[in-house]
Amino acid sequence: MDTTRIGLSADNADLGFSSRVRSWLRHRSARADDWTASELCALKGERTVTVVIPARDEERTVGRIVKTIRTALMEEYPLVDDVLVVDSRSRDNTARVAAEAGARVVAQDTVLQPLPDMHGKGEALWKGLAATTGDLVVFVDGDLYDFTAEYVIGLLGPLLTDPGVDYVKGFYQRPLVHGSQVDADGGGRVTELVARPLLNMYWPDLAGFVQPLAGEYAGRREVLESIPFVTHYGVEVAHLIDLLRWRGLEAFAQVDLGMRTHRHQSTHALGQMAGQIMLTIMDRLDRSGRLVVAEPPSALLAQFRRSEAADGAVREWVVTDLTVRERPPLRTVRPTGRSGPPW
Ligand SMILES: O=c1ccn([C@@H]2O[C@H](COP(=O)(O)OP(=O)(O)O)[C@@H](O)[C@H]2O)c(=O)[nH]1
Ligand SMILES: O=C(O)[C@@H](COP(=O)(O)O)O[C@H]1O[C@H](CO)[C@@H](O)[C@H](O)[C@H]1O
Repeated sequence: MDTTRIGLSADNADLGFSSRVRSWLRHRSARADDWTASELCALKGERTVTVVIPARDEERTVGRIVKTIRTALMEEYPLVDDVLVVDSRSRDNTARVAAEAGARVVAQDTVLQPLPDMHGKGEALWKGLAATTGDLVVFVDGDLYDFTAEYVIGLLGPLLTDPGVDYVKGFYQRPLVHGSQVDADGGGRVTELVARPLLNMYWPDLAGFVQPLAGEYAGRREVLESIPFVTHYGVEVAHLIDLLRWRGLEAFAQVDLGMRTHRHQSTHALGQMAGQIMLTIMDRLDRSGRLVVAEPPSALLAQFRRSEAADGAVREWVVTDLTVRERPPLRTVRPTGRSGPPW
């Protein structure tokens, strides 16, 4: 695995992060162009690959993502065996657009009935895992504007070449695009303002992840079916924390996928995402006895939505229940005989 260009600035190099993290950053960081589809097809052998795309109201982008996967990674090179779009209660034509592009499509709430419905992105991913069979599973968001086949190639590279790697996170430059204005590295706002500071405080071993909340990642099925999936937007941060505890830092790798632009949510919406991530982190701290929560934090988030009225600004008090729940490891719902975490 060639190391990607990540250097430690000399003046900070010994500011406390363990040599384990610095070493991991060097030998477990790669670039998508370290591999080609042709090379990975040769290495794949009998293993099968599934791509799962969670999609809620993504009719404008999901079709191109699916077509790119089908053309480059199923027809030109048989690297991917199955691409599934999980229609997550879309109110637009996501399901039709995805099917016309050549994806299998399932409605989130039809998978694993009669289990009671849960909600959000984490639920869509868990249901996507349940509705597929690939030995290696790649998750790709459905709202990407510049998705390329190299995203999938890069994420599969470590899994097909290093048996010690169980889970691979993508990273990228993340511009924040607002109309014609582009902040070259302004994206990943919840990552930079919430997730990274809290992960550095409590799980410094995860400090080497360039994009801990990246929506593009891949893993071995037997591992993914052995960990919980937190609902809504807690899913990614919980995966990192749970897998660090179970498999250790060496089970992770990260791959530079280049650039990622996507549909940005409003600050209001990201406030709710941030709350769900904080609730997830506090839950994990509480579970590991590192933060004794005398009283559970409230899951209610009060926000203010301002609007202009004839007689001046009106602020609407908007309260959202951020409660995140959790799907258990899939193998406990659908036994596979595989062993899982000792906890
Ligand atoms: O209830 C949900 C919320 C989100 N998503 C999908 O999960 C991906 C990431 O969500 P989003 O774009 O809202 O998060 P962001 O990238 O803005 O953090 C997208 O493909 C969404 O369509 C989903 O399937 N169900
Ligand atoms: O990284 C982030 O801060 C958020 C928001 O990104 P932007 O500020 O809209 O670029 O996006 C990520 O977080 C979500 C929660 O983990 C993931 O589900 C998304 O896939 C990822 O895009």
